Amino acid sequence: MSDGHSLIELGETIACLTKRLQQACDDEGISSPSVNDVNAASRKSLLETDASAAFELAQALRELEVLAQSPRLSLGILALATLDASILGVIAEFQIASLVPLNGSISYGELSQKTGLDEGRLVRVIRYAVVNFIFREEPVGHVRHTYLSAHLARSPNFNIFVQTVSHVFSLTNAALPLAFRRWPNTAVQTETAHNVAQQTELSFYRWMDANPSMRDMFHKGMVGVSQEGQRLQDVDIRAYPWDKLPENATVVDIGGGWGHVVKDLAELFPSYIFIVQDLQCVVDTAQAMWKEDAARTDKITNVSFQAHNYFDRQPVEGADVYYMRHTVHSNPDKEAIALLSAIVPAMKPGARILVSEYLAPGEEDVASFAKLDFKPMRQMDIMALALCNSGERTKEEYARLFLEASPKLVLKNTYQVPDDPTSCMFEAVYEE
Ligand SMILES: C[S@@+](CC[C@H](N)C(=O)[O-])C[C@H]1O[C@@H](n2cnc3c(N)ncnc32)[C@H](O)[C@@H]1O
Repeated sequence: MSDGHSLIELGETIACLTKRLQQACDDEGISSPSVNDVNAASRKSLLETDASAAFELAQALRELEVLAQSPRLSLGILALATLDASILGVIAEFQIASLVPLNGSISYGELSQKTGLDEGRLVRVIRYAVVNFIFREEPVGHVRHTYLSAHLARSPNFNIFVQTVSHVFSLTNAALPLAFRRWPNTAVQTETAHNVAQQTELSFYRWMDANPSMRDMFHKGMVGVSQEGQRLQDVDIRAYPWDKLPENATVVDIGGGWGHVVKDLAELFPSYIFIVQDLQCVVDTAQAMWKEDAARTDKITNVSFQAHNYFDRQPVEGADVYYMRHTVHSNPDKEAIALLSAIVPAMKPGARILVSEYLAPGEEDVASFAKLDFKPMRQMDIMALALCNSGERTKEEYARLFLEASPKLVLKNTYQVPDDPTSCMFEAVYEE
């Protein structure tokens, strides 16, 4: 049993890690960041300079923050943390970050004119955000950027991700306690926090079918999160040895959304054939989006889209890879096994199912449970629970799912990159 760290131990750890990070910055000729340093947001971050020191430092600081505040204050702040998300949502909704000059300030009056939000409201929103180091007020009545707000200003995709969270997910996340009260023990996809929040009897994806504006926002958000958000598609591209596939390999991206991952892969591997499958309504929009991006997509000739419900038998026979990213985790075990089983009849011996998701640590890795770097994985796990009664899985749980879909489907490999230890590609091979 551990007693946790003492105040002094934490202080010393923090001092030591801070010096180590400063040294790493000095070695690379990067100047030390500060929260008001707008340009630091476009330089290499501490996380990119020395990931393990940066994570350990943030972890120790969090622990110290809990000790420095009383339980009443710490828990009180947590109980109202939905407001953090909601204020960030307002900032993204009204594109406030892009209206504040990167090297200067803007008055509340001008910002009010540009956003259409009344000045009183705006002042309160910004002053809330300032507590989280998003914007600063200097001089009084004038808004300037910080390290964090400058990132929002420079990253339109991140803004879209935040907007998606506030439009599609936040209500649902907040309804979790009520849903647990109503259905304390269920794996049914129509007995979720989403059903409580949206007052619907439709499962999440069926509800989106019926709400095109929510669906488009969701898919825009998938592109945003994959390109500049919490879990990057670049991780999948770097982690898996795509270049080892046969020269004319066929890769099917099942539940591939608007084809944003395949767009990158197709450019890297022009001799492969890529097929993006999704629900009809999603494929229709995806194709329209590809046309809008003609400057890039016109040069890509090895990608096609196909409407396909992944619970139906897989129509592409004999592909080399059946790839699914952020798709299996939206399904409780029964549905996950059904969707994997639907691929099996189309598979040739040696073909792979490649599942890309967060890797949930097993009980043998109890030390990781309180780690800050696992928080995005925990957030995604609880969001999948709130939306679909599903969640993230351990390696053993994926191995079992594959075997239940077919005894010939064996989890052979997992692929990861060192800078994102919570993301994983699970490769199951169809054996003869
Ligand atoms: C979380 S998104 C992931 C999109 C993309 N793979 C990515 O990583 O950004 C899940 C995808 O599964 C699709 N989907 C949901 N139910 C489906 C079904 N029954 N058949 C086919 N696709 C489905 C959704 O439309 C959505 O594009």
